[in-house]
Amino acid sequence: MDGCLHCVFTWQKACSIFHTQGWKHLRRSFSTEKVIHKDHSLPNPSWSKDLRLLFDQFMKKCEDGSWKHLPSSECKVPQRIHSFKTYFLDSKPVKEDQLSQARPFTRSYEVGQGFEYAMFYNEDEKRTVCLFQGGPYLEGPPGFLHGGALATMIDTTLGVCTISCMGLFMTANLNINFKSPIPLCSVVVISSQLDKVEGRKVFVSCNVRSVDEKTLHSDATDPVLVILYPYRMTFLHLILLFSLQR
Ligand SMILES: CCCCCCCC(=O)SCCNC(=O)CCNC(=O)[C@H](O)C(C)(C)COP(=O)(O)OP(=O)(O)OC[C@H]1O[C@@H](n2cnc3c(N)ncnc32)[C@H](O)[C@@H]1OP(=O)(O)O
Repeated sequence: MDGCLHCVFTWQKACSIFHTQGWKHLRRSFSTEKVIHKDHSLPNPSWSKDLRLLFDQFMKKCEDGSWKHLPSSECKVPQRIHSFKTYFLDSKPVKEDQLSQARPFTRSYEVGQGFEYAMFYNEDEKRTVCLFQGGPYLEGPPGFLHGGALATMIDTTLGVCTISCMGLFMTANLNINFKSPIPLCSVVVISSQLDKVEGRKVFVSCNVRSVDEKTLHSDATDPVLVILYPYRMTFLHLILLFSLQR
């Protein structure tokens, strides 16, 4: 449950609302908001054989508890954005109707056209693996994946690794070496791990390899992720959150 993205967002939201508005608002916000859950990280018809095979292999690794599959969730909760924005006082206000359209960037394409991926987390090793298939709308050079699309997935994988290990963060710095182009619609494995923590700074590294591991497509060696709220979700936090949602 630690890595469940919906829970992470819920926890982030809880922290933000609690700090800015107190318990009453926290309870009210959970009881009135409409939340739509849909797990986008499960196989769908657009997934290639490679992606399905890798997914099955990792699901098998989950059986002994060493790895966890991290479900995605489409969580249309404008409040979480509002509360997050309260920490960035100089940011411009966004209109309500625009906020209601908000969704995670990587989940904003039609099935199979953009970012198809599933993530797995190993708590003992502080590692996150993302199985990623970049769809036809992510073309950069003809026939190949756009570097920005790969950077997005690297940032997301590093982010999920950081959230799972440490808590809410903002990416402060991300250095990527693009070493070998990725054919469009092929599958790559993005592996990230937490290297060290210095105060509020978390250092996470990452590499992107082909399915057969022979080709190193990219690496990100020294990205820095600055944590804003050093919270970590525990079982007790989850119990508290679920009781508030009733
Ligand atoms: C699950 C979901 C996954 C999604 C992943 C999506 C991730 C994202 O896209 S995040 C969006 C992109 N990032 C941003 O917009 C961040 C914009 N930047 C900021 O808001 C701020 O600069 C922020 C929060 C990063 C740091 O500000 P602030 O909290 O004031 O920290 P600050 O005091 O300046 O620095 C703290 C430490 O970090 C270091 N630091 C700050 N910026 C950098 C940097 N770019 N490079 C290296 N070190 C840095 C500082 O030197 C300082 O180090 P030390 O403690 O040793 O003195």
